[in-house]
Amino acid sequence: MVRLQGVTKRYAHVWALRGIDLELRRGRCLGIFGANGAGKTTLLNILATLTRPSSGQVTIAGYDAVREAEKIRPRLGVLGHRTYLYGDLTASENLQFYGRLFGVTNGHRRSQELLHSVGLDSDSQQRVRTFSRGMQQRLAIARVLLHEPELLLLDEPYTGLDQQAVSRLQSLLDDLQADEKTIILSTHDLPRGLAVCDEILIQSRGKIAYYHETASDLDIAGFEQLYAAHVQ
Ligand SMILES: Nc1ncnc2c1ncn2[C@@H]1O[C@H](COP(=O)(O)OP(=O)(O)OP(=O)(O)O)[C@@H](O)[C@H]1O
Repeated sequence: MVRLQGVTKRYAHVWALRGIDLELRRGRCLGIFGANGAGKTTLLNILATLTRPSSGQVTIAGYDAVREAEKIRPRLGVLGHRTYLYGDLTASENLQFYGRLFGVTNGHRRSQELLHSVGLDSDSQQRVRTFSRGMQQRLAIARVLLHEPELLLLDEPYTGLDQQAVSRLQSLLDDLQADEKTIILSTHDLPRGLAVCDEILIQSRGKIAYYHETASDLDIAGFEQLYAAHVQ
């Protein structure tokens, strides 16, 4: 589903990515871990076709991420640091608006389902500007799932979520995997990331410092040791 070969990214004098090679099969969930500035967001932005690599090749669902970005974009669900929600619209109106934008048929029903999945049923008619950060994050998660994307790119999805919302996200991610969706998420939360991901990658200074294909082999203590050993 995703293949990166020799991917670099340079911002002026900063090398954010310094030669990333990676393959991820359809239906797998990859967790990207690493210190602040390791290049996680840059990598996710390149996969989201929002940033061009300086060199190397990125292929998603068989399409080149630079030359064929328009073929890739409808297949992606991208959760970034910003929520891209409209404060003057209600939660339900936000989802219906994005549903129309993404060409979702049955946008109303789909919005209701997702509001339920993220636990916002009773807040669906409230304007988003009255929402807490965690409620906005729940709604942003619902927004990226509206059009049933094949590849989910989630940058720090646990931001602001309370324990109940984390459990809901966990079960949404399980359902998506059962449905053969591919997921790549970055997080600083080692236990939550390890619990949900099939594969893990520790990024350090723009490189892959450690990669493990079967996260289920690891317990949290072992993973924390590996993380400490590979993060600079
Ligand atoms: N638009 C930009 N212009 C210049 N430098 C940038 C830009 N975006 C990122 N960088 C630099 O690239 C490097 C990687 O940043 P990136 O945001 O990808 O890291 P990250 O691992 O996501 O960090 P965090 O955990 O803090 O979110 C950092 O040194 C950062 O300063």
